[in-house]
Amino acid sequence: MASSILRGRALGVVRQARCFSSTPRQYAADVKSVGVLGAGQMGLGIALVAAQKAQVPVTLVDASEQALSKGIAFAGALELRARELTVIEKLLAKDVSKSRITQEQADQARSLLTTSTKIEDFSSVDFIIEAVPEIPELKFDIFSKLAKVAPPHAILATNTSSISITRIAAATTTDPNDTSASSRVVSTHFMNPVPVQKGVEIISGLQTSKETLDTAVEFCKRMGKVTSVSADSPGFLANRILMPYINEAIICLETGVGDRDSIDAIMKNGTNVPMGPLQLADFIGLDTCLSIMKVLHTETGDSKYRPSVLLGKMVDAGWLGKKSGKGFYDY
Ligand SMILES: NC(=O)c1ccc[n+]([C@@H]2O[C@H](COP(=O)([O-])OP(=O)(O)OC[C@H]3O[C@@H](n4cnc5c(N)ncnc54)[C@H](O)[C@@H]3O)[C@@H](O)[C@H]2O)c1
Repeated sequence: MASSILRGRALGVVRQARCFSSTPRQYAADVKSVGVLGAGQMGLGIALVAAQKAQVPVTLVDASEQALSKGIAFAGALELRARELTVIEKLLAKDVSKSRITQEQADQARSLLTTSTKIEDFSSVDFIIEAVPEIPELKFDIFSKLAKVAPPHAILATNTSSISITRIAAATTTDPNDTSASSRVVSTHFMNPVPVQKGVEIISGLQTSKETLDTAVEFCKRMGKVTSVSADSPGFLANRILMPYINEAIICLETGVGDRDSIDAIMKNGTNVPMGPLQLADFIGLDTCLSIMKVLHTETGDSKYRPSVLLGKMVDAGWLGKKSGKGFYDY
């Protein structure tokens, strides 16, 4: 990758940095390796799609060894344990059985994926996508670490559903005038399930450089996605529209306007969506839904975004939806 001078778009700061070549398509082509942080439902999907479609080596890091082995332990470990398939093995096997990919392509994708529990293993990747839980302090802490361990040209992307990109970017430095790391922060907001949903929302913070935004858009296209660009506003586009819909469905349930099956059936059969709002909430994760509603409510100060009381209680009970085995439905 060539060296050049990047011009900070928002602040007009000129700084020396190793960076990508000159046009958006070239920047994205210069992405030769990817790091994904968080091997939960989103991180696993993002890692798999990066390996399958963009065909780059992917380092998947999670603080939990258990999350990694559930998601992605391969070959040797599988033969030894020869019991349940990992999430990624299941996804690859399904693609092969439906003739969407060949066995060779599945093997190739698998060979591009490696795992680690250490964030320091991102020290030589070009494009990092963070997908840890939707907890602001956790993301701020992680981006301050990423700024230190990632190469000085690496794009630092977050999959946050609702947290301000400007705030996440600000966490990369203690000096707001030093945009060497914050200008490389952007959001690539993938939709769930990542291997299936084509849409990705790309969001710039105030500090994000044009090169960073362009690289994120083009790299997501390399991953086979269709991109939408949105402003750094609470909920961005997707969740500004989707979450109040889900929250209202839960309010309808708690106030007895309809029962679970009626609510899901009318929306499923009346608007031609694959699942109703309560089932969708279970798939997204009720903790994630609650966090997003809290961000919308707090940051806009608008009472129309008040999270449903029932949603809060379900999270208190640990009924988080599909990932915990119980939500509005049992799994
Ligand atoms: N679930 C959805 O439908 C959806 C959709 C779009 C965006 N998102 C966003 O994606 C992000 C991840 O959501 P998810 O549903 O995949 O969460 P998840 O709970 O399924 O997975 C999070 C993973 O992060 C790991 N983790 C926690 N702390 C860590 C740390 N300090 N270092 C490394 N790994 C750590 C956990 O072990 C877990 O494996 C959130 O920001 C969420 O808002 C979720």
